[in-house]
Amino acid sequence: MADKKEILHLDDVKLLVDTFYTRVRADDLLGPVFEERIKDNWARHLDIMYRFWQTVLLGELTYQGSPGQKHITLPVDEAHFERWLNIFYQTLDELFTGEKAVEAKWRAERMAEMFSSKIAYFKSRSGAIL
Ligand code: HEM
Repeated sequence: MADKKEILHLDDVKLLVDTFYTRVRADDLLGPVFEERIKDNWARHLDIMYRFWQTVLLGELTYQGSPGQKHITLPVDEAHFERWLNIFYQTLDELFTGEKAVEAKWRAERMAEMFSSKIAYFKSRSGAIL
């Protein structure tokens, strides 16, 4: 794409988040997991995600939360995280270029690792098949 841009403003973050979650919702593996948890609260979820990435990438501190807690009971494994990262990377590569796009990938990967190990620990402790 000729007109890739840098992630510099809230509108750029919104484009990233909107495009990413449109794809996630259409994905055979991830779509059902999100629909089950978010139900008809998508506007709220997207707003939270705008704030999260605005805070991380633009340094504008509009997000407060404990994302680890929200993921610990999700019925997901390595395959889900791999798919999530693939779609996220693809979206970034198609739309954006520059330092913040690289940082977004780095940050998502670190968080995926963290959630993944928390979930594995939670499963091993509870003995439950989630
Ligand atoms: C298997 C992959 C993933 C799935 C299925 C997933 C699913 C979800 C769902 C369903 C929610 C809404 C939770 C709720 O409101 O109860 C959520 C929130 C969130 N997710 Fe994920 N997620 C995944 C990976 C990631 C990754 C890699 C990141 C790192 C950027 C991330 C960041 C967040 C954040 C910041 C929230 C908002 C938490 C809050 O409400 O404060 N997620 N996710």
